[in-house]
Amino acid sequence: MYELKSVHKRYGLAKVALRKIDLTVRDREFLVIYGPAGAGKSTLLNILAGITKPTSGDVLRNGVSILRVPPEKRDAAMAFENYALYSHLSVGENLAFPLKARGIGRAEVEERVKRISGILGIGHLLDRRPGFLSGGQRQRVALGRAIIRPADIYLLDEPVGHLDAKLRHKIRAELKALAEDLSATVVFTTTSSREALALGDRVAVLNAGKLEQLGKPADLYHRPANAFVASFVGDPPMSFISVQPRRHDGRVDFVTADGMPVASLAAEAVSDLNEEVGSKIQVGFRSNEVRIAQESDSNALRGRVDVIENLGYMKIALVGIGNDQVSVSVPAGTSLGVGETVAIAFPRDAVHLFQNARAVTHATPSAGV
Ligand SMILES: Nc1ncnc2c1ncn2[C@@H]1O[C@H](COP(=O)(O)OP(=O)(O)OP(=O)(O)O)[C@@H](O)[C@H]1O
Repeated sequence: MYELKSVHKRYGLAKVALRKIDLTVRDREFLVIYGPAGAGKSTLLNILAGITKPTSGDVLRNGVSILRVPPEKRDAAMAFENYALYSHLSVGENLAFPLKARGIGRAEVEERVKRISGILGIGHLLDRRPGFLSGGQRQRVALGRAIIRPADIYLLDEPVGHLDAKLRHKIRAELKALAEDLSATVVFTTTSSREALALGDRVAVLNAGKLEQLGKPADLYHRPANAFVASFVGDPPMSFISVQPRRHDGRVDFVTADGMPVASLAAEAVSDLNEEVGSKIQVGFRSNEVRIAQESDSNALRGRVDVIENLGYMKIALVGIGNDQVSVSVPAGTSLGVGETVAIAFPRDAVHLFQNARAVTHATPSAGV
């Protein structure tokens, strides 16, 4: 088990890359660090590897500080997005290098090179030098070189970032299966929501050096702690409509600035909502929690189709409602045109509610509704 305790990292005087991060990497888990470019993902990985020293805070392995342990004495295998391979060695020799360096016998080296190169689809390239490979092929060799040897922890920094979508999908699945097979502890960084949700036993969402939320993929998706996580995890992102609360008879109704009702929740479900003047209250929806309704539906909100994204198996319509925009998943065969007026409906008591970007509740529908 690895623990980051209040790890803070500043580059120079002004640039804060990590802000007091507390994070545990459990044994044998696949932990994904997910965040936008510049969030601090590589810095966090480099601190676990010992390549970068935190400005303050501690890094523990099984309860003991490893801050003073140099990288070569930490049993961490690393793969970077732009990893330098040995240009004078063939792909096969590059893959075998970490094994030979550890005195592993020839038969086992051959066996492992065969297995890993097969998984990564580079078996036919074993005799080539890195200079004769494409960027995606080089990246697979670098990933192979990291995962080919047994290690206490595998630190993989956007290791499939250069690959095309099909290959990325394939290698993602293989990597997850391999990690499970080897009972490996993996920390994997990505900027892809889909990758984070597909791979992570747990996902840590990092934004501007801050740990926004750490949890299982389903928790992040269904119970985001704040509006950043809600709009960053899941594709399409959660949509928001700005509302004002109206209390009556033990319930709170949420209406738009034009007075259109959006949601209605029991007062006890929103006990954390305070009546702070000037606070921003938003109702959030996933695209599959909303549907196109009949114009005659008195409960529906009226909006205008701004954009239609055709995903082949379905479409995502972006519907403008007042100053907000809501994503709605619709079947592929639905004929909808940009500029068309539509009505949208959703379960009024199954919404995500945020106040000043922090989640107040993720209400589930009451029985019978
Ligand atoms: N050596 C450095 N000196 C100064 N600033 C740095 C240094 N390394 C990183 N930074 C800054 O620290 C922040 C975090 O960088 P980091 O590379 O950890 O982010 P990241 O999430 O891995 O980004 P990416 O996905 O683009 O690789 C960024 O603003 C980056 O510009």
